[in-house]
Amino acid sequence: MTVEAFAPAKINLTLHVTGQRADGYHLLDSLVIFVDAGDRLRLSPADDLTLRVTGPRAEGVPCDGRNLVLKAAMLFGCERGAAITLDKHLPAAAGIGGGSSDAAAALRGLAELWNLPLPDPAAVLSLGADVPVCLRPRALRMQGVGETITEGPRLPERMGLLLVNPGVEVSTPAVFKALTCKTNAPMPHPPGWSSAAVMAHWLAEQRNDLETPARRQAPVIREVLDVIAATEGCLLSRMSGSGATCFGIYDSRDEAEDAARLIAAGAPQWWVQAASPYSAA
Ligand SMILES: C[C@@](CO)(OP(=O)(O)O)[C@H](O)COP(=O)(O)OP(=O)(O)OC[C@H]1O[C@@H](n2ccc(N)nc2=O)[C@H](O)[C@@H]1O
Ligand SMILES: Nc1ncnc2c1ncn2[C@@H]1O[C@H](COP(=O)(O)OP(=O)(O)O)[C@@H](O)[C@H]1O
Repeated sequence: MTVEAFAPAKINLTLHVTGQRADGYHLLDSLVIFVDAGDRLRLSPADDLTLRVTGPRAEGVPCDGRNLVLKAAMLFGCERGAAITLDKHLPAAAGIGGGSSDAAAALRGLAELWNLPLPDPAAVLSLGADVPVCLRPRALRMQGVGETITEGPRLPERMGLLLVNPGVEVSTPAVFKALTCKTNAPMPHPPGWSSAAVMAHWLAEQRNDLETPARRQAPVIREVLDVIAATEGCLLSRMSGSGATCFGIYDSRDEAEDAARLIAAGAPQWWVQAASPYSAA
């Protein structure tokens, strides 16, 4: 039996940094959604645990014990085997949780393959602050350092999303370290929205507190935000996570596709992807 697991890209629609723990980790308040673009895992029974990384974004991704997929597998104990193929489509170190979503997909896939329960929440969190939110991808509010997950709002039935990464890797620890204020206001309760325009209007009042320090590390982020904002029908452009990927919100997928074509033609070296929200069953 071969198990397939989808690892969707994560978008932090908002990312408020509200405090810092004694161990240095930051307290977050973030509205997280997932999209129908992502990495794909295939997991087959085998005597040994092996990982092969393939796909258009495989270059530079470790295929040894540093890969979060293998770290996830180790949480089940070291005595089990599986042949795992990770088909990489998402850019790494990009603020869209590629590695974290891969780890969560590996946990789901291996639990099914090995007929085992998922590891306990503390073990899942030890893989990375973003892994718990990726376990059952849908609209979620993420708080604490990433361990407190509550149901998110109802998303508009119709909307389009655009993801753009300029090919500059941004270091998450360095961005957090460069934050000047660590005690910012939390996010108000996200109410749920009937249209993409109403949602964009609400989001425009919120923040990504990591944008300013990320832009210092990668000034091209400003250009990416402006290029997205200038496309026809763009309701809002923002940065996701610690960057450098930025997203745009549109009324429809068609508008997002048109914007993607335009941006890709003008900046062929950038990663550009139109998408729709993704929700796990
Ligand atoms: C910033 C966020 C927002 O969703 O997304 P990305 O930019 O990674 O996509 C996440 O919190 C990232 O989660 P993740 O990438 O899993 O973080 P980890 O591996 O646990 O931590 C990487 C480093 O980021 C910093 N870190 C991370 C999470 C957090 N709540 N506070 C922190 O200070 C720490 O310096 C830590 O050493
Ligand atoms: N499966 C994986 N995919 C991508 N990067 C991985 C993976 N496993 C480990 N890494 C390492 O994690 C780092 C952060 O990658 P990623 O999780 O994609 O960042 P971000 O959460 O900022 O989007 C990369 O530089 C890479 O070396």
